[in-house]
Amino acid sequence: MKTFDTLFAELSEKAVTRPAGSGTVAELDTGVHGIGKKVVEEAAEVWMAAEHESDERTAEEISQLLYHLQVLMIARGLTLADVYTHL
Ligand SMILES: N=c1c2ncn([C@@H]3O[C@H](COP(=O)(O)OP(=O)(O)OP(=O)(O)O)[C@@H](O)[C@H]3O)c2ncn1[C@@H]1O[C@H](COP(=O)(O)O)[C@@H](O)[C@H]1O
Repeated sequence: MKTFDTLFAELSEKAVTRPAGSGTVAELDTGVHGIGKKVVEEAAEVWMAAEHESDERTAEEISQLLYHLQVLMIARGLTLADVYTHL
């Protein structure tokens, strides 16, 4: 099963190799402004799912929020350690 750390490694690699068809590369190209909007959108979807939808739908929305947060981290050049130091 993919974890937060293994996904981050995968996305970091894609940011460097920029494979064709990668949604991550396309999102990175929208910049911090575009990625930030996705983060806010996904956060709202997490909230709505948690209030009104199933556990499975809520978990799915949370996974998407985590994904977009990772893309934002990569766009800003932040590492996992940069974030973990604040946990
Ligand atoms: N975990 C994710 C992931 N979570 C969310 N998303 C993208 O984020 C979008 C979800 O946001 P939205 O809520 O806007 O999507 P939606 O509600 O379905 O509606 P749309 O906006 O897409 O129409 C989708 O378009 C997905 O492509 C993800 N895209 C990729 N990954 C993983 O990232 C890795 C690299 O992916 P690529 O860069 O595409 O190869 C792979 O392991 C993927 O599984």
